[in-house]
Amino acid sequence: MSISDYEMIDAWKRVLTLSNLQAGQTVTILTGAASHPQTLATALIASQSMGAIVNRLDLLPVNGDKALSRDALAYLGTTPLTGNHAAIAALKASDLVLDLMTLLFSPEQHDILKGGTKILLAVEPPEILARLVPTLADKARVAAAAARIGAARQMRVTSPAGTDLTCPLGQFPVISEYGFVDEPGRWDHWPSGFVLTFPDDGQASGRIVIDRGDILLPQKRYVAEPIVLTVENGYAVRIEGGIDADLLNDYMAAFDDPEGYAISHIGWGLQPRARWSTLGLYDRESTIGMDARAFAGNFLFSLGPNNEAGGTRTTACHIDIPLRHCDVLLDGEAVVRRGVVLSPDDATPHA
Ligand SMILES: O=c1ccc(O)c[nH]1
Repeated sequence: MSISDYEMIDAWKRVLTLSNLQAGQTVTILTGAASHPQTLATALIASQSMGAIVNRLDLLPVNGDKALSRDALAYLGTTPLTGNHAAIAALKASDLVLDLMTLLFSPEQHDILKGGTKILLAVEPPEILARLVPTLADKARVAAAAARIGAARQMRVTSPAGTDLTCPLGQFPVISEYGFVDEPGRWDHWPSGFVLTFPDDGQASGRIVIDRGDILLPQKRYVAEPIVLTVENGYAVRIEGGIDADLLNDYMAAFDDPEGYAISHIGWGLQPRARWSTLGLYDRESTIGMDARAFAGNFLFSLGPNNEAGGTRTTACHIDIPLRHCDVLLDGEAVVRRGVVLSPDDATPHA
């Protein structure tokens, strides 16, 4: 369902207020060929109404001849900012960048953040943005989970479908995604509501079963036949199953990059207002599937790069895979049980 400009301006004002936008600060709205016109128009009005100096920076698309999908998260690494010193300078000079184009997993993004500029990614359709306007409660929930991961040395994930994955932790930071950028140098994604980290390089091991109904992104598919990943030394060394496994293998082979098979980020969904079933109600190209990444109780893992957390692995291939019905354990203590998020006092050691 569409959303009115009035409601979308109000949604932006709530997110910008949570992001501590102050009058007189510079906001640069970064757009590309696929930016949603209503998201842009309402961002311009909301930012200016809050007294910001508002710029718009429109960049030409890249990788169209290489990517197999139009999804902005499907082909990573180089972005329209790569080598674009004038654009980078403008963004570095801004207090807040509203990214309506997608810089995620780009080296340039880190370069811009380290100078204190804040970056908020917002590329879902306006009605999804408006439905999932973040709250302070979202931040509190994600921050508590992040603290749990930060104190842990191991994440283990099991499921009735046969997943049994062990990930030593400690080498990489925890990344909290709660939907607004309230501190200098922070990146976040509106909408979100999940927590993630990366296994120690080369250490993830075990088996992941992507079961019927689990989701592949950017494929935007609910898996119809289980896919079994054999994980050794941090890489999916075998991906086996039926037609869904064949399709995934064919897609990943197109990148011709062994680094694409590495286990990338791992974590779980904490957004009670996001739903597993939403993906099935949208055209594939009209959403990047943030409900799927954020719905409370998923175990979200991914394949591909770890440069987002300071790792050295960059690969264009990036697959996000939220699983249902998993147990997620930190140092043996459950934080999610059969796909239900436990509050700390519920957690009991795994049998
Ligand atoms: O917000 C996001 C989106 C995709 C991803 O892989 C991580 N975080």
